Amino acid sequence: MRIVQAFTFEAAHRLPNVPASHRCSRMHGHSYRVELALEGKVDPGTGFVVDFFDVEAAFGPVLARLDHHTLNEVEGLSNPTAELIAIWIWDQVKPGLPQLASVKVFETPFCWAEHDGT
Ligand SMILES: Nc1nc2c(c(=O)[nH]1)N=C([C@H](O)[C@H](O)COP(=O)(O)OP(=O)(O)OP(=O)(O)O)CN2
Ligand SMILES: [Zn+2]
Repeated sequence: MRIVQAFTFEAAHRLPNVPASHRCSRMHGHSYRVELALEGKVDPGTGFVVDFFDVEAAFGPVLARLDHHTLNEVEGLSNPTAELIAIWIWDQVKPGLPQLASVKVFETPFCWAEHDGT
């Protein structure tokens, strides 16, 4: 069984490795959406794969490091592309939430990166 919990955060960033002519080389902001997918068996007692409250508790401190921050200033996110934010979130969350199966980071409703640890 796979369950998914979505979160949002607001942040600014610039992409330092694109040409100066690329509009994302300039500082700008996004309303990001993060989807955490967790996989496991449904516990017959609780009926949960993982309690959504436990997902919130595990991700909350990570979210706080991103929300209303300049992502380039977050340690490990000097080049904050959607792909590298997804990998960064995976690395932060997976140790405390072993059922984590994928992290999706949406920069817009139409553009996202998904990381499954591979
Ligand atoms: N593979 C990737 N490509 C791009 C990334 C990325 O993270 N991975 N990021 C960007 C920029 O962050 C850019 O800001 C993307 O958002 P936006 O400019 O809003 O893109 P839109 O096409 O939706 O903008 P409109 O103004 O709506 O046309 C670029 N590429
Ligand atoms: Zn951007």
